[in-house]
Amino acid sequence: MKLALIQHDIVFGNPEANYRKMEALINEAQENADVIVLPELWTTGYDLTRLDSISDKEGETTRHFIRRLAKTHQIYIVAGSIAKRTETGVYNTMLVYGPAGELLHEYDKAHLFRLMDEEKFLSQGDRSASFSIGNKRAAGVICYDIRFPEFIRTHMTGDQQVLFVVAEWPKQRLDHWRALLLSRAIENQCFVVACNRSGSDPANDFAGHSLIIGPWGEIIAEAKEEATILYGEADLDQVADVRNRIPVFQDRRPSIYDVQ
Ligand SMILES: NC(=O)CCC(=O)C(=O)O
Repeated sequence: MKLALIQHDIVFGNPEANYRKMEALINEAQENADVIVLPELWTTGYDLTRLDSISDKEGETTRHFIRRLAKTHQIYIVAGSIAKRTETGVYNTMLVYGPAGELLHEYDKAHLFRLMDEEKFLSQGDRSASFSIGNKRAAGVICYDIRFPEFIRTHMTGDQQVLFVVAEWPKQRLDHWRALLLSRAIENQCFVVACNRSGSDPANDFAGHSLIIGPWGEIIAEAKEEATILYGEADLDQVADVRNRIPVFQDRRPSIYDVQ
């Protein structure tokens, strides 16, 4: 799996500018990738007080935009997340498209992050985070979700080999970002492909440091703080080797775990 993670600086509250910018970046990234990953809330940023006017009604504009680019370039796009306005509220929603322009997955962020006021403006989702990329099983979660290992584990007990994470993770908790992602990779013996944003908004400076981590916990590629496209390859067959070496999934004893 040839990956390109678009770690860019989001224009605060300006979807038109972000679509323009993203189209150029996807056109560039697709030359060296078969899966492109975007960050969290990349059309609006965290301009939550203006979501009534700038969120994407049913995600339609973004669906057309990503579908067109996925089909044109015959690639998979894990399209970060967007603010999707529906009759039941605004959701922080991940969309994944395949090379025929088909929608493969839609996931609404399950855990809302109070430190950035998400619970005041967004509705929480309860969809599954699992999906397939070709014949490979994967899961995809959004930012704060990585602090919930029990949630991620429920998506890793099948044959999932890769966990995608899309984020707007602030700089002051960069050490948490790296530690949590490494832990999720090691404990689930899977690839972790994590795309963060760079730059600043009125409330936060963001960490960058997008990461591609292997199932043994090895760092395959890591960005610095600045805007960039991070490239790396994931040989998904390594997952089976690591799971044979330390058979964590066979040794689990769910009957004695009470995580309620
Ligand atoms: N956008 C987010 O969910 C940020 C999560 C975060 O910063 C954290 O520390 O958790």
